[in-house]
Amino acid sequence: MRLIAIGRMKDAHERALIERYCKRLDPSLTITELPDGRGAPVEIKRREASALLGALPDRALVVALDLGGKVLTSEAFSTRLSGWLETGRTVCFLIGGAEGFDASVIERADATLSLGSLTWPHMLARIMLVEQIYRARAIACGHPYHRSGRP
Ligand SMILES: C[S@@+](CC[C@H](N)C(=O)[O-])C[C@H]1O[C@@H](n2cnc3c(N)ncnc32)[C@H](O)[C@@H]1O
Repeated sequence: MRLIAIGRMKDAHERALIERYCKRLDPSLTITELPDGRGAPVEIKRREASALLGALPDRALVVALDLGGKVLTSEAFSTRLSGWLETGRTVCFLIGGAEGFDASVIERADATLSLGSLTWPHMLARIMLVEQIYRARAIACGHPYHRSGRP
């Protein structure tokens, strides 16, 4: 799996959180960071889209993290992720920059995913996505990390 994201995660505490989940993930997750685009908002989105789409490997199965994306429960996300992995294509999660995605990214995406209707800073969205990928794999493996019971 790959996570391709705009922006460099400089904060050591944020990086430690990502590492906490990544080191236990199977299959592994490779993170690629791309520079923030420059210029007016439209130009930033266009440049970032070009970099994001240009970083995709052949036959990538693209999942774009977007506010307008699909809202799933962790269990449903786990089922989806298992299905995506079974295709044999490289599952690539994309996270945008401060301006969000150019429409071309959403058009290329095989799926979109929302972390809810609140807007999160892209570094927090990255941490939450990695935790949800870890949780999804724990659910798929029957690992007790995820407790499905609700009060
Ligand atoms: C600060 S947000 C961009 C906000 C931008 N105004 C927009 O409407 O997309 C930066 C990135 O974090 C991710 N993100 C932030 N909140 C999200 C959410 N609730 N669901 C999914 N992705 C989110 C998206 O990839 C987004 O492109």
